[in-house]
Amino acid sequence: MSERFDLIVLGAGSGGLSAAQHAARLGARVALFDPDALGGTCVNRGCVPKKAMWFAAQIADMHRIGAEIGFETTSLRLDWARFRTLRDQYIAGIRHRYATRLDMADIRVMAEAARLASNDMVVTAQGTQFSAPHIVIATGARPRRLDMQGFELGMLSDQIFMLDAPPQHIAIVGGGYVAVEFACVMRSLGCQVDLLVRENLLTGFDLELVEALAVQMQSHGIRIVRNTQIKAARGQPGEVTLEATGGVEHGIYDAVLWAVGRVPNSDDLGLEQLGVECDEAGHVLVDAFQNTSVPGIYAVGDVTDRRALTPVAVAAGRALAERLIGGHADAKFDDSVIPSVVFSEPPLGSVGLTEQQARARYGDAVNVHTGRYTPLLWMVAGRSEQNVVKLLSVGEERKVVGIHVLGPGSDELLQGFAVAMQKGLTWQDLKSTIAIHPTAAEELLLLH
Ligand SMILES: Cc1cc2nc3c(=O)[nH]c(=O)nc-3n(C[C@H](O)[C@H](O)[C@H](O)COP(=O)(O)OP(=O)(O)OC[C@H]3O[C@@H](n4cnc5c(N)ncnc54)[C@H](O)[C@@H]3O)c2cc1C
Ligand SMILES: NC(=O)c1ccc[n+]([C@@H]2O[C@H](COP(=O)([O-])OP(=O)(O)OC[C@H]3O[C@@H](n4cnc5c(N)ncnc54)[C@H](O)[C@@H]3O)[C@@H](O)[C@H]2O)c1
Repeated sequence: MSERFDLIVLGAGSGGLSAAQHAARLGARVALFDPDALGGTCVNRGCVPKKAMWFAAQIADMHRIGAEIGFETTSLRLDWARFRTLRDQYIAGIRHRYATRLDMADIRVMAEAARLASNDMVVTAQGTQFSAPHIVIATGARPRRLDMQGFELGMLSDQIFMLDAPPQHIAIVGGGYVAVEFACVMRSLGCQVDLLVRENLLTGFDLELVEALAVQMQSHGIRIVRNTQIKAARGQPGEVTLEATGGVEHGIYDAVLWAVGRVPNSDDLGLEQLGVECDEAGHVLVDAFQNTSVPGIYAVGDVTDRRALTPVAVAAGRALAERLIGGHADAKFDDSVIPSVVFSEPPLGSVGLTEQQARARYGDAVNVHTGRYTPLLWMVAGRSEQNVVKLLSVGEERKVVGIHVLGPGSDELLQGFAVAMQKGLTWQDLKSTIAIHPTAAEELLLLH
């Protein structure tokens, strides 16, 4: 006999919590399984602890610029242990609030992993069965490991949050979001950083802005080595050398971070036996309504092949609950305008098409508006590094199809522009809006 629910959710991360909580709000009897901490990657080993570290890094950078503009400063040393305690207390508070809310919503939370036994039943490791007409896979992803000699001498992003002290000299292998964000944060916090990139930095972002960011990262002292394929790690913990193809060696490092992408948690769920289709990388394939190839089984978040961002997982979970429990048969989330920010130094924000994508899609109909600027504070300090803003519009009405911003404040200013783009923003709308001066945001309104 199995206990019966209206909806079963595997995974209590951003996507799973969203689906479970919204379904319960709509009156469903929900069971939520997760063997790990409530909140998943974002809360425990992703966005939240990373952003806390980014804020600490910003303070260190502001302290440096403070000295440049005339503040009398002494050296600013981060009490790493105290910072970590405060950060982790904050995260524990989030988990506690989730637990309270789930309890109040009468959601049955089970702190164990489950796998699918059929399209309406899951089973735990102890063999207990639970059934429901709808099962949502929201099991997320984990950092990729490489089958490489000495891989264990380095750490994954999950472990970087557990460091007892900042490294002196860290190698970061990879060129994506995680690699670039930690390279910048660690550098600002005083570490020597080598960023070892197999091919390109931040593939998928606008090339011009990525290059402008790379220039700034290098001028902050980050050593970026491109086109280097690491094939082995040698040495012992705290004293690691990396071997690249062509006989090149990097190091010695007291820490190595492997930031080489993520792997969906779709293995070990019993999907193959049920015929749930996955792509080669293991992402569960879903349609616009989060349906998998098997009726009654759905998937949301990083385990799917959609953008791996918390707000995307949340939107997918909510829309799915709205459809399955709320009775809105056409509920799905609009993924045409997805903004995102790389929390680098300075941050890089992007929404819509890059110049390269816009040209491929619209050819000569694309208008490219690019501006370079040096923030006022930097000018006062005598710095000359340049930031870039870029706007892409198409057709006679000049509908905006892409906005890209590099510079201080990009992380906060982009959201409002994303709302406008979602509502059909045109070039003329920007031209007829009064700017706020002096700000970074006005650079987008002053483009020619
Ligand atoms: C370092 C880092 C920084 C990031 N920063 C940002 C950021 O700034 N902004 C942003 O938007 N995104 C960021 N992301 C991405 C974001 O964290 C993810 O997109 C988001 O957490 C995905 O949510 P999810 O619910 O799909 O999966 P997860 O949050 O990973 O949750 C999946 C859950 O499923 C559980 N689970 C696994 N297997 C089972 C099973 N068999 N049964 C039951 N439960 C199971 C896991 O324990 C986990 O708790 C970051 C990611 C990383 C790694
Ligand atoms: N600020 C944010 O919103 C934020 C921050 C972190 C992560 N994320 C999300 O999480 C996802 C995962 O981030 P990520 O940085 O782990 O992955 P990613 O896919 O962004 O980057 C992976 C990098 O690893 C490299 N790589 C892959 N295999 C390699 C190998 N064998 N040797 C050397 N390099 C190799 C790739 O070329 C790429 O540069 C992102 O795509 C993003 O959606 C978002």
